[in-house]
Amino acid sequence: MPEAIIGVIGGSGLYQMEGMSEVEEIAIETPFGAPSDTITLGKVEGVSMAFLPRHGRGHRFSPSEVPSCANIWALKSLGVQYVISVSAVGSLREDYEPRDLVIPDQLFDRTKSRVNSFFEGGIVAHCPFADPFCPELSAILLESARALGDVTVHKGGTYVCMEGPLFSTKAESNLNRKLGFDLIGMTALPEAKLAREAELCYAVIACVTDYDCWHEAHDAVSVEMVVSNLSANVANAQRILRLAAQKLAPTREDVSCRCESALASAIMTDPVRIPQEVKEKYSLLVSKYLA
Ligand SMILES: CSC[C@H]1O[C@H](OP(=O)(O)O)[C@H](O)[C@@H]1O
Ligand SMILES: Nc1ncnc2[nH]cnc12
Repeated sequence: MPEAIIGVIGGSGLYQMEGMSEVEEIAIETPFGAPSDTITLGKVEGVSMAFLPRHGRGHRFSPSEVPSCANIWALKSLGVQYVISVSAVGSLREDYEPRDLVIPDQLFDRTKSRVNSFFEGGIVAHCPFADPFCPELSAILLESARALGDVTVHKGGTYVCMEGPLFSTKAESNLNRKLGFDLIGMTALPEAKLAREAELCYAVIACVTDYDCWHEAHDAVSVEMVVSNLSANVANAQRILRLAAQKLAPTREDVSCRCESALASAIMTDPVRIPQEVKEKYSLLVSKYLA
C-alpha cells in the first residue's frame, strides 16, 4: 500500500490539490465502505500527501451523507499522521469577515444523525476530546497562514457543527451567537471525533464565506455567496498547505500533542471479551493495545 504523511480533506470548492507531483489516483475500500472518492496521492514540497474531496468530485454527498468513517479509515490506512480539513464556514461575529481565514480551537456538536464513533459491536472506547483540534497542527497552520502576509487570519474560535443541509433560521443564528459560537459549518463533526479515535492529528482551515443570516447589513447566506467567496480562499488554503507541508516533520520525535496515543487508556472492553473478528476488523486502530 502506498503511504502519505499528510491527509487533506478538501471541502466545498476544493476538489483537487494543485501543484502535486508524482501523482497517483487510488481507490480504497474500508470496513466502513468506500470513501467519498478516489484518493490522490502525491508530493507537495517533497512531502507525501493524500488528498480526498469530502463531498466527492462534483459535490455529490450532502454533509449528512459524507462517509466520514471510511474517509478517516482510508487516510489512516495510508499511514497519514496529520489530517488537515479545508472547510467553508459562516461567521457568527462581526470581526470574522467573509474571505478571512480562521484556525478554530473549539467545536460544538449540533448534529443529529451521524455515525460519530468507529467503536461498536463488541468494543467500547471513550477517547478524550476536550481539545478537539490538534494544538500543534493548528499552530503550524496558523503560522503558515500568517506567513502568507496578504490574508487576514484569526487564531481560535468555536465552530458549531449543525446537521444541515439547509442553512440556519435567523432564530437559530441569533441563538448560536448568544451561546458564544464563532463559526458555523456542517462537516467538522464527526470528522474530528473519528480522527481522534484513529489517533490522528486533526485541524481545520476555516474559510469564512458569509455572515450566516444574523447580520442586518448583509444578505443571508446562499450557495452563490459561499461559492463566490470561496474562490479566493481555496487558493489561499492551498498556499497554506504548501507551507505547512514543509513544517510537518516526517518523524514524530518532536511532537508533544497526545493525538497519537488517544486510545491508550480509552478502551473499556475487557480484551478477553472482544471477539476475534472484532479485533481483526479494528486491528488498524487497536492492534498496538490488544497485542
Ligand atoms: C456550500 S455551503 C454549505 C457546505 O459548505 C461547507 O462544507 P465544507 O465544510 O465541506 O467546506 C458546509 O459545512 C456545508 O457542507
Ligand atoms: N452559514 C453557514 N452555515 C452552515 N454551513 C456553512 N458553510 C458555509 N457557510 C455556512
